[in-house]
Amino acid sequence: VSRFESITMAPPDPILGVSEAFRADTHEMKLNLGVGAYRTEELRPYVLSVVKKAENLMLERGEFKEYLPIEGLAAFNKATAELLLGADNPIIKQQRIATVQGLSGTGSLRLAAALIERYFPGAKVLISSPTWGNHKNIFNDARVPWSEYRYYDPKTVGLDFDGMISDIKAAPEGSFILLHGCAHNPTGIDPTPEQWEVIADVIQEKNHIPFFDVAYQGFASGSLDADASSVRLFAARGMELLVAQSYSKNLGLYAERIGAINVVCSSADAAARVKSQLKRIARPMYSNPPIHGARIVANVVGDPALFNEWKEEMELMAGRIKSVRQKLYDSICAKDKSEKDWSYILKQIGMFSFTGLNRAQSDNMTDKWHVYMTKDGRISLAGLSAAKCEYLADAIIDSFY
Ligand SMILES: Cc1ncc(COP(=O)(O)O)c(CN[C@](O)(C(=O)O)[C@@H](O)C(=O)O)c1O
Repeated sequence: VSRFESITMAPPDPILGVSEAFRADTHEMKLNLGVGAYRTEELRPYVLSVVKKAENLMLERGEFKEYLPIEGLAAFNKATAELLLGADNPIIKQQRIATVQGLSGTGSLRLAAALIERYFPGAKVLISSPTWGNHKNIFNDARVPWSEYRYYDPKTVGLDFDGMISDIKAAPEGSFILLHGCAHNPTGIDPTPEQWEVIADVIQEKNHIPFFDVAYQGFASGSLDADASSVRLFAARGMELLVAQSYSKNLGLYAERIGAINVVCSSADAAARVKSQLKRIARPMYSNPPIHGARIVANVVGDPALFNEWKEEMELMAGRIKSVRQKLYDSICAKDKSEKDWSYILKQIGMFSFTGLNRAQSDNMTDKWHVYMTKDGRISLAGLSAAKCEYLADAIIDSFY
């Protein structure tokens, strides 16, 4: 009998497992609206042209493949902090930000969780209800206790702002508050600028530590600056904060696993100490990060022509998602004879739409219509083409009633 007899079969991942089920389906109308991965109108994966240009540059240069330092590629770390805060942000000149290249957003969140576990014993992380499915796994595995703050209001299919504020207020002083910088996953519902001000007030009041997860900067609105405005608002108040970044969506570098963890501190000395301890955590975890994606980001951001072209491509991607969101809404309204108000689909921002479909209705979408989505009712609009909107509208209406 095997020595591994006691290891049971793990359940499929609620998000990545959907793609596995999609691949196994042979139905010709099948549609994968599960994982948050951008597809073109032809439903093909998309490698940005600036990425290809940067890679050709790198090939011509014939660069080495030596180990990076534990904290990653310096040119990348500089570029990623400047993209986040703005190149002229005084925090950067004052060297008050500790930036460590992480294994994309997931790996960066995990590094931060390990730092919290080690240096903030007993501190809790508050996560939104609902939130990205992997947040709970990351904090559980890092042995960081978490609890939820109210976020989604099923009655209005909108933000339960009062609930969110009162839960953040009620949390023990000095809790970490995990916030989605833009394009909240899975709801697509973001606080307004005014609401962000109030969220910052209550976090300051309670001496909490803001912890932003920024996985869609530039991808949600099409503007790098607009999508970073919540983080920059908190930083401008002089708050210390953590920010995990990812280039999976906005630069299409999914499998290159490129991201960063940033810790804005009140002094350069604190930032240096924080960075040194993040390195100490990373070394036994994976030693040092992959170089390819870091060089792509550094080359794209470092070259004005490539940087501008990247911004154009982000606007294109965000634009396609916005137009497919509108087309889906129009298709549903044209077909649905009830008075149901579907406008929440239009108000949502970013890659996802929270349809309001419950578990059983989401199952019907898959079992009967071969539309693959997460069981919380989320669909990734990035996987939808204009041509498929009619079909999807039929499936949603059939499943809703
Ligand atoms: C809020 C949030 N934070 C972090 C990540 C991590 O992304 P990465 O490790 O690739 O940088 C995602 C990606 N979430 C998904 O788009 C999704 O929700 O489908 C998908 O990539 C995933 O891994 O689940 C995310 O939505």
